[in-house]
Order: sequence, then structure tokens, then C-alpha cells
Amino acid sequence: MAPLLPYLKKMHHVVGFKLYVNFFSMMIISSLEGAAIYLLIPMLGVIGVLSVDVGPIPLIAWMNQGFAHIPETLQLLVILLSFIVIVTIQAFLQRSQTIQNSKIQQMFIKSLRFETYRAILQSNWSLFVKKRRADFTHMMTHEIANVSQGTVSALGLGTNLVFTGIQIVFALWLSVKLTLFVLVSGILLALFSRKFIRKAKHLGENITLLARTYTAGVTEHFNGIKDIKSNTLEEHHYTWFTRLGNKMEATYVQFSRLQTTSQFVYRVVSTLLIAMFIWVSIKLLRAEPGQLMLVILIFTRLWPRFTSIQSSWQQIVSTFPAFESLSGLHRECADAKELDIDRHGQAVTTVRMEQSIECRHLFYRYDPHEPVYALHDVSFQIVANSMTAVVGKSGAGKSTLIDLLIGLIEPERGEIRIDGIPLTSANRPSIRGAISYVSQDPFLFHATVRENLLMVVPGATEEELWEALRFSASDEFVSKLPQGLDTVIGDRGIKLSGGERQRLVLARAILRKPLILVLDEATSALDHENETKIQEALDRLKGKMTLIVIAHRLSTIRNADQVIVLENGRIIQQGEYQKLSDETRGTFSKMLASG
Ligand SMILES: Nc1ncnc2c1ncn2[C@@H]1O[C@H](COP(=O)(O)OP(=O)(O)OP(=O)(O)O)[C@@H](O)[C@H]1O
Repeated sequence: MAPLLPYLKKMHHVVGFKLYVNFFSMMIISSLEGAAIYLLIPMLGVIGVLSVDVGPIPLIAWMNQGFAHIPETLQLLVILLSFIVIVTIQAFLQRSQTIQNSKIQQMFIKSLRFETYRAILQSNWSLFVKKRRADFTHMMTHEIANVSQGTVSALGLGTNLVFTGIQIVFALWLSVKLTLFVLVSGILLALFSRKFIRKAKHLGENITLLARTYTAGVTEHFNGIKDIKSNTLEEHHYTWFTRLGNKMEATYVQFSRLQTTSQFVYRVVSTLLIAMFIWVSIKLLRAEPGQLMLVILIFTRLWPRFTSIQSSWQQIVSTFPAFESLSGLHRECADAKELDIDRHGQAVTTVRMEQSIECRHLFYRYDPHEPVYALHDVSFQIVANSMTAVVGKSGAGKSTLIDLLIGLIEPERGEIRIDGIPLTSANRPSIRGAISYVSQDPFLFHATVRENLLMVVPGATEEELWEALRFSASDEFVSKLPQGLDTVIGDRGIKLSGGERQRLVLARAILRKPLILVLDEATSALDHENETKIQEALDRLKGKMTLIVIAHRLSTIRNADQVIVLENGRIIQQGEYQKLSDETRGTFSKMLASG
């Protein structure tokens, strides 16, 4: 029962009262089905097909007395009418219950989607550094669908269990001995099928793993399609893909083989048991023919249910690894939770930046078990509304420093103070409300320029949009686009040049009117014109907000108030641009010289 409990708990939590209404209607449907079968006996008696002594059969004897008051010519009609009414009500209820089941399933999957997506969004940056992005995609698509499939099976199992339970009560009423015999056989059969269940769980784990590898691989391939095409890596990737495809095919076929084998064995054993049961009833227990016929009728309807119980169970067990990995992700997200989306808006307004940002003896390493620090004893101050440039070779620690400053990650030692107030895990997410960050690989949606801008400030006016575009030196190229602000810029802004993309994202960042603007300058070769435009944009913004620029092209930071030079995670030079360029033996002037 262990795998079913988490499903049921979760369903109880999400669906609540409706789940019990559903179970109640299942009981009524099953009872009606039982009643319809009950009616068959007097019907067969009336039409003279079967001459049964119904005396010892409970309820039927009572029904027979009722029939005695009806004229003989009408008896068959009454029985048939009752039969039609019962079956129609049952079919109607069955239909509403199927709809109800689908509603429950959709409600459940929706709630899982919302819960998972929110949990992921509310997590801190460390979780995203630790895990593959594609794993999140996989979780939101495949695993949730798998878990939802598990819900269908759990509901199916619930229906079958209730149905079987009620039929067993009917059967017990008819004959305790015969029913006990069948039940013992059923239990033996269930014990026998444990081997299949174990195999199903193992295969379920394999399927989960393969599906995760598939989504991750395919997502990564398409993200890197330009590299694949330009470096003729197609064959290499196709080989990987076909190997995985073959493994998936084999595993799914194995799973279907397991299911059909277990169903086959189950059927054969069931038939043997039914034959044995009839033999025992007639020869040993000397059952009444009418009684025996009813029990046989009920159990021939029950056995297929037993088979469905077994296959639903196998199905649930195979989706359980997906449920476990989803629950695992929820636990990880809960541990990494840094904000509450519903209350985030209130926190944003509280951050101020009127004096300075002060970093004191910051230490950070990505792996606490490794001795290497990405940042080592880093201290500096940034005055409000000044411009600071962070420079250094690749891997020097520039991005790490920015991630600390914008509160994406926490220092292992040391502290960051904004206007004298230390950044803590409580106020770290809210600082980001005061910051706009333009990354090296800026993200634009497959939408119009206007929609991409309005995404951050939905109520911005036309004038504000053009002002932001002017400040970021993008107004010229946007006005030349075929539909101006309403031009669709393609997937991730593919229809724009690298420089245009970055300036458009800069416009979006400016539109938020942030207190601090962080610009991670694009490393990809931007032409001289773009470089000048970025420099122009920075000059225009200088003094209006605090600017922090990771500079790869030193020309853009000529007007910086302060330059911080990093090397192997340590600050090796720090000061005004001019002062550092005059220190001819310093790293900065060497960097300037090398262009
Ligand atoms: N997610 C990570 N996990 C482990 N180590 C990391 C991670 N990100 C960065 N590092 C390591 O931390 C160090 C600093 O990296 P960082 O990205 O801050 O450098 P950078 O100066 O921004 O480099 P670049 O100019 O190439 O972007 C490097 O040695 C890098 O290998």
C-alpha cells in the first residue's frame, strides 16, 4: 500500500471533499450494478429458462413475494422495466463519475503545476547553480504528466476497490463459504504478483531516468544548435540521440511485456481458480444452483476487476519514481526558498540606496568541500550614483562578485551593507527589486519590442518607452524596424544583432528606473559603433543611478569613477580609471595596452 498513500494524501490535500463525493458515487454505482445482476435470477425464473429454488437466497425470496401480487402476464415486463431503469441510472451515474474523475485529475495536475512552478521560482540562485536547467523543464512536463497518469491509475484503483468491496458484500450475503474460498484465492494471487510489482517499480525508475536524460539532452542540443551546425557536430549528436532512443524503445517494450505477461498469467490462473471454485461448490459444498449461479455471475464480473486492480497497481508503482523525484524537487525548493511570490511586491519598496554599497572581506566558493575560493577577501565601497567598473581576465571572479552584490548568492564570510544595512537572507531577495541587471546573454521573448519592454513595467507610457530607448541608444534602430515598437523580434530576439539585443535589454532595465544598474557587458565581438553606443548610454545614465559594469571592452568605462581589477578572486588594483591607467606596471594598464 506504501506507494498509494502519498498519492492519496496529495489528492486529499488538493481535491478534498470532492474526492469523497466521488467515492460515495462509486459505491452507489457498484450497488446498482449488483442489484441489476440480482434481477437476472427472477427474470430467468419467470421466463422459464431456469427453474431455481430462490427460497434460500436473501432478497430474491423477498422480491419473489412482491412479484406474486403482480399478474403473471405483467411479471416479465415489470422485471425488464426495473432492469432498464437500474441500468440507465447506473450508466448515467457512471458517466457523471467519469467526468468527475477527469475533473479531479485536471484539478490535481493543475495544482501540481502551480505548486511546482511557484516552488522553483521562489528558490534561491544556488538551486539553479546546482541543477541542470533542463531538469526543471523535464519536471514541469514529463514528470508532472507521469504523476498525473498515476492519479488516473489511483482513481481507477479506488473505483475498482470500492466496486470489488461491494460485490464481495453481495457475495458474502449469498454464501459466506464460497466467497471466502474466492477471497483466499484472490489473496494468493496478489501475493504471487508481488514479483511483477517489484519489476514494474524498477522499470519505472529506468523510464524516469531515460526520460530525464532525453529532455535534458534535447533541450541542450537545441539551445546549442548554432554551435552544432557551425562545428559540424550533427553526427555526434545524432549518435547520442539514436543510442538513447534505442534504450528507451527497449525499456518501454520491456514494460509492456511485463504488463501483458502479468495479465496473461493472471487470467490463466483466474480461470483455473474459477473452474476449481465451481467444482468445489458443486461437489464439496453442495451449493444451491440459484445461489451458485449468482455467485458465479458476480465473480465472473469480479475477476476482471481483480485484473484491473493488479494492472492499476503496477501502473501506480511504475509512476512512483516520478512522484518521488517531484516530491524531492519540492523538498529541495522548500530548503532553497528565498521569497514568497504573493508577498514579494511589498518587500521591494523597502530598499533604499542613498549613500553606498559596502563590501567587507567577502569570501565565496562554489563547493564548500574544495579549498578554491572564487572570491577571496574582497573589500570595496561603491558610492551612490557613481559608476564602478569591474575588470579582470576570464574566470577572475567578476560574475561571482556581481551575483553576491545583487543578492543571488550569499558570501561564505564577510558582509555587504547597503546604506549601512547588512544584506541578510531576509532582505536579500528584496534588494533585487531595486536593481536592474543586464546579463551577457540578454533574454528577449519571441514578441514585439513593445511587449518585451512592457513585461517589466506593464503601465509604462509611450513616452517612457521612447525615453528608455533613447537612454540605451536604441531609439534609432527601433524606429527603423518595419513596424517600429510593434515589430516581432523573433525567438530570443534572433532578428536583432547582438549589440541591438543588448541595448534593448538595457532599455528594459532602465524602464524599471532602478536604483542600481548592473551591466555585464557582452563578450561577443561587438562592433566599434555598438561599443560607442553602449558608452554613450552609460555616460547618459551616469549620476542618475548607481552603475556597476563588468567591462570586457575597456573603452566603455573610460568615465568610470572607480575601477576594480580582479585576479584569481582577489582585488589586485582599485581606483579611478585615470589613476590606474597611469600605474604603468599595474595589470590594468597592461590590459589597456593589450587592447
Ligand atoms: N557554477 C559554478 N560552479 C563551480 N564553479 C564556478 C561556477 N561558476 C563559476 N565558477 C568558478 O568560479 C571562478 C570565477 O568565475 P566567474 O564566472 O565569476 O568569472 P568571470 O570573471 O566572471 O569570468 P568570465 O569573464 O569568463 O565570465 C572560476 O574559476 C569559475 O570556474
